[in-house]
Amino acid sequence: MSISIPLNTTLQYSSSSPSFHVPSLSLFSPIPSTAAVSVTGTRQRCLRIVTSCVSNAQKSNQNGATDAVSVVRREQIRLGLPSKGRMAADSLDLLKDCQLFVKQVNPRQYVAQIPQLPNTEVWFQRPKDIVRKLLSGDLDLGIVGLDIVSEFGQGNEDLIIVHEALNFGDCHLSLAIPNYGIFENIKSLKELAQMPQWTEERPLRVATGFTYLGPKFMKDNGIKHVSFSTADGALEAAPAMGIADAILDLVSSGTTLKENNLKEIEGGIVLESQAALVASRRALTERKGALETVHEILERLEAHLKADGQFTVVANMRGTDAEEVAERVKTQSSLSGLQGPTISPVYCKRDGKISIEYYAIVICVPKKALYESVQQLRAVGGSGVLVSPLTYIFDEETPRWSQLLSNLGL
Ligand SMILES: Nc1ncnc2c1ncn2[C@@H]1O[C@H](COP(=O)(O)OP(=O)(O)OP(=O)(O)O)[C@@H](O)[C@H]1O
Ligand SMILES: O=P(O)(O)OC[C@H]1O[C@H](OP(=O)(O)OP(=O)(O)O)[C@H](O)[C@@H]1O
Ligand SMILES: [Mg+2]
Repeated sequence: MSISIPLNTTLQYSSSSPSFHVPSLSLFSPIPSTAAVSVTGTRQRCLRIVTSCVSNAQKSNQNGATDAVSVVRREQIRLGLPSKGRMAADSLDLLKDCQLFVKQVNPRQYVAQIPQLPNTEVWFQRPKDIVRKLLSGDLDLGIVGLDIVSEFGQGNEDLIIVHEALNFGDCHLSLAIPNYGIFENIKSLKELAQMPQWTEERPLRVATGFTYLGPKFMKDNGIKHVSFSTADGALEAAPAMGIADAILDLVSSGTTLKENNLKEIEGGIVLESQAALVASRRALTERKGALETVHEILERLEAHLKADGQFTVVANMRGTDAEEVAERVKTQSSLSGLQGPTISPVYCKRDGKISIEYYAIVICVPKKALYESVQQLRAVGGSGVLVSPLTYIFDEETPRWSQLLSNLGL
């Protein structure tokens, strides 16, 4: 690895912990170096530091990910966010909805801060590089699609899915074949596998960008005579170009398949994907502050995502007492709320005296069930129904937090 830093920069090198520190430059601080470090001299206005960054302890795997053995010492927790593409804006929007505001000075600057999390810095990276850097220890947390975690994480146990459903980037990885010619009547993976055409000399040719998951899926499904080719994009063209018989690619709306006369088949889905919060197990167990940070991010995410699908509904109901109103409300299946309805007296002033004739009922209802709930409220005498969006639901305990702790053996 080679980096350039301004002259007169104070460097601290710790030989006990394999790290270089540039205190004045948070951008480069610290520089991971697990092997030899040499300062090769001055050139123009820069010092050039060369480190051979892959030591024996860090072996590259096929995808360039490295298996680091210990965490590099640094002060900040690092969160990787997609630098561009489909997931970039949605990741920032989600954090914003959780009151975590990423301050990026300009879109070409790849480091940013979140004032609400002062011990955390954001690094913008391509999704596949986020996974690679989680594995190499250069990032601690990241937001990426589950497809990328599976493809580039390759089942590495250091990767932990902290939240598997961030509610954006939905798609699935699927095998697709032409809907014409010899494939016209093929509807399932089983039928495809049983076609007499595929032999050792003439295997089923699959074009895919998923060079780890593709072969694994075929092997797991016992499909023997298969070969793979890869391309960076527009894979749907491969069958019509005569390059492949099938493709294995991401599908969301299905439009690209349809427009290229391709179809999905039963049993052909490799995985379902959406954006996820991913962490390095090593970072969570060994890096000071990482667990606390992930707890706070998780709490905010869960509170927001849980509330996102719900409305608060308030209505007035005539009744003799709160229990009687509760009995009536409980007869309706959509009106139970989170724990049960909150019912409180409405104090009216009548002829100079305070009286209670109405009770206010407050419930949370799933957005999908709103109209049904309003109808049920009316059926039991509800009136003046007010509906407002819910922003956060903080539970007593974040369910995924206890899962994470047990996953970490804590
Ligand atoms: N229709 C879709 N096609 C592809 N990816 C999708 C789709 N819908 C959601 N996604 C998600 O978005 C991610 C792709 O994002 P992006 O567009 O930035 O990647 P890319 O441009 O293919 O990446 P790169 O250029 O680094 O190869 C996928 O990994 C997946 O998780
Ligand atoms: O089901 P759909 O909504 O049509 O989306 C699926 C398509 O989108 C992605 O391609 P992308 O737009 O990233 O272009 P690329 O293949 O050239 O990278 C993916 O590789 C599919 O081709
Ligand atoms: Mg495509």
